[in-house]
Amino acid sequence: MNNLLYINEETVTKLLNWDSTFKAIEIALECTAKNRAIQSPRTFTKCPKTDSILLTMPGYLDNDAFGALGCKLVTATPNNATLPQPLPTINAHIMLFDDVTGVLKAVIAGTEITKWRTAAASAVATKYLTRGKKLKVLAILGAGNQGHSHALAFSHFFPFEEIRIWNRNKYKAETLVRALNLFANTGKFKCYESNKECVTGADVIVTATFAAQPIVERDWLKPGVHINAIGAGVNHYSELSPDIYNTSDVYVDHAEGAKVELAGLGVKLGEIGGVIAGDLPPPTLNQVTVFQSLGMAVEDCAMARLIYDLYVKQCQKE
Ligand SMILES: NC(=O)C1=CN([C@@H]2O[C@H](COP(=O)(O)OP(=O)(O)OC[C@H]3O[C@@H](n4cnc5c(N)ncnc54)[C@H](OP(=O)(O)O)[C@@H]3O)[C@@H](O)[C@H]2O)C=CC1
Ligand SMILES: O=C(O)C1=NCCCC1
Repeated sequence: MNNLLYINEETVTKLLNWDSTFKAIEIALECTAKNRAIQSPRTFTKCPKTDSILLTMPGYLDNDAFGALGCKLVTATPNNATLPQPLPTINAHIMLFDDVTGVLKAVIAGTEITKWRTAAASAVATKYLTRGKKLKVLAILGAGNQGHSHALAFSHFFPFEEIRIWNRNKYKAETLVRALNLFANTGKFKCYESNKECVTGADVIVTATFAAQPIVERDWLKPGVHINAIGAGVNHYSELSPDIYNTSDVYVDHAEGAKVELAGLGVKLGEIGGVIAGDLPPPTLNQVTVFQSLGMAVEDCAMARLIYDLYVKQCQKE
């Protein structure tokens, strides 16, 4: 008998919600720092036919509510954005296994999950690294899928008065800003002409691009600003100028993975889960902080468990 489930993007999208996603990711980050997560650094396979990179991300998370054994397979293909009929540049599926028998239980579409869980990881990092700080202005550089999910997550979790968006292609930022203002019945989303203007005076910054050269400079930053640098996989830590890393407190999701992927960075890295667990002190008010998000397997395990449980519950009701 084969009980293997396939949960498609449409179903996943209906089941996702911000509060459960935040909880799942907070637990995944904390368990990572508490050695209740097993995940080797991920592998990168470059496809010679395209600019595509295939990442394999296996992991095991030990937790009653969100624990799971799983593996995400995800490709990053920046050129997909320029196809005559554009496709997402990040495409993912998550395999969820029974953690006792090792039998595959479900294959879960992971593109939408990747958008949500990455934005939730930034929101968790922002919550723990900005305690006691006034958060009025958010600047998002990048109006792609991650820019969009970060705008939604941050307006859900934080009372920002202004959410600025800049994109290399201005038309895309304008379109996103219009859609967000309409969706939230507000005028607080604003389109910015330049990346410098966008981040100047911001309390929190998100960089969510494929930029291979810095798009944020050190002397544009306000004291005490917190930055979530998301761009990863294709180019690592290239969105921020090197002197930002040298003069900030830098946190990552997964220290073991960062040793491999951020090997050239040459700065001390804290694990955000250590701050969540209370094992690392929170930063002081004027300290600039960076959450360098790599993306980690046990975030996807936690999300696969969340979606699987919600799906099974929904099927039982029907
Ligand atoms: N840390 C993590 O866990 C994860 C990280 N990522 C990373 O997040 C980033 C964004 O992904 P996603 O939003 O899905 O991708 P999209 O393709 O949806 O958006 C990409 C964005 O990057 C911009 N961009 C591309 N090249 C440049 C450049 N040279 N300079 C400035 N902007 C540029 C694009 O602008 P334009 O419209 O002008 O082309 C667009 O705004 C990628 O680096 C991806 O690998 C993704 C998932 C998880
Ligand atoms: O964690 C992920 O998922 C990804 N990280 C880097 C870029 C591709 C997706």
